[in-house]
Amino acid sequence: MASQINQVNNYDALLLVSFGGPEGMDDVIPFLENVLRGRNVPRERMMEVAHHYEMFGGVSPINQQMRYLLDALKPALKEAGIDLPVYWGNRNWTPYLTDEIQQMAADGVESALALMVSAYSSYSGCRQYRENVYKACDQVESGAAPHFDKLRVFYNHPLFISANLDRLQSAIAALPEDQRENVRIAYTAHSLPMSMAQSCDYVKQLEETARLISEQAGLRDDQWDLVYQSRSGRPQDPWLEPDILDHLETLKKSGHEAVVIAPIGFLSDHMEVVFDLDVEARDYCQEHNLHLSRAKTVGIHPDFIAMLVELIRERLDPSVPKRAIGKYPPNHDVCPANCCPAAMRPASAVK
Ligand SMILES: CC1=C(CCC(=O)O)c2cc3nc(cc4[nH]c(cc5[nH]c(cc1n2)c(C)c5CCC(=O)O)c(CCC(=O)O)c4C)C(CCC(=O)O)=C3C
Ligand SMILES: [Fe+2]
Repeated sequence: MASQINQVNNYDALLLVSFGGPEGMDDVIPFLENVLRGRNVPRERMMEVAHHYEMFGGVSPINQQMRYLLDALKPALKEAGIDLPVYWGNRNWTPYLTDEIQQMAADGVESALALMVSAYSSYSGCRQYRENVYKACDQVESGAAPHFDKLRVFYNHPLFISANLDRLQSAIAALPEDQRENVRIAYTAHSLPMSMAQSCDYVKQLEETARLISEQAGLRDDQWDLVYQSRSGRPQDPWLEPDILDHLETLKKSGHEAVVIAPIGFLSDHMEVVFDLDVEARDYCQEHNLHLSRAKTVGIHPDFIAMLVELIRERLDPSVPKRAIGKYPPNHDVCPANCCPAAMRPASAVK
């Protein structure tokens, strides 16, 4: 029996908004061209990343991860008595947002919740997705696009922390027993250009997530670090540091023997996780005799699915408490005008 829920605000559907990834060799270059259109990223970097995808037959894990997420979320919503059809659209690859929102309009959806599949506030994870949705709405043929309300970012939701904590504890348990006590934890997230990082709460939120997980895991303060991975852009532009590979070198040089890499900046396995961590970082650790255990991404951890249901429920029924733990309150439901701006560059930046 599904429990009854008090649906005060009326929504007709839920849309999951994701990045998209190639699913075969022929997809790789057109996908990368979609990602990089209008961006300041050299062609050499693009070809290097194309090679990462080619090492995996041109298949990114991300679309399959989204299918698993849909398969887990739909029955969980049903179980919670929430009767919303779920749609899924991507920024950069099929199923494209434009097609999915067209379909929603054709199905008569008037008002929908949108889950941008990202835990943190950044241009890539927040504003750019909102722009993608608005552009797709402008292209709806009938002109009758649905209205969308974005779900809040959830970096400090207790169930996001507990899902990550569980992943971390499993990774620590996978180390040889004598390596667990003094293991160092390297939490990783996608790097950003400094100009972008400075105008949003990305770093502050990541630090808080890492702190909360560490606190619940009973780690000492000197046992964990937040570091970055997957730097893109032009070599001369400053990006968030340190990079995970430099950090591993620092750990090695200071005599550490074991490290857990916990990619808390990624909600599921992406190419950045399977290449930059499971190939590059793993190679480094093997060559330098460092024990490495890579924590799983949250993926479809039951606490994560329960959190998503809760985030939806709190928007349907304003009497449901909006949960958050730690130093900061639950994040805003409605993004203010200055939320997560694109990187600002001087008009004459031709250097
Ligand atoms: C913060 C952030 C997130 C996390 C957001 C969040 O979830 O909170 C994210 C997610 C993702 N990024 C992805 C892929 C790529 N990102 C690129 C390039 C870039 N990412 C950036 C930032 C981010 N990206 C930036 C500032 C650039 C430079 C160009 C630009 O300013 O936009 C490039 C170009 C090649 C290169 O890496 O240079 C690719 C291929 C995939 C799919 C992976 C797969 O296929 O599995 C996913 C989920
Ligand atoms: Fe935002």
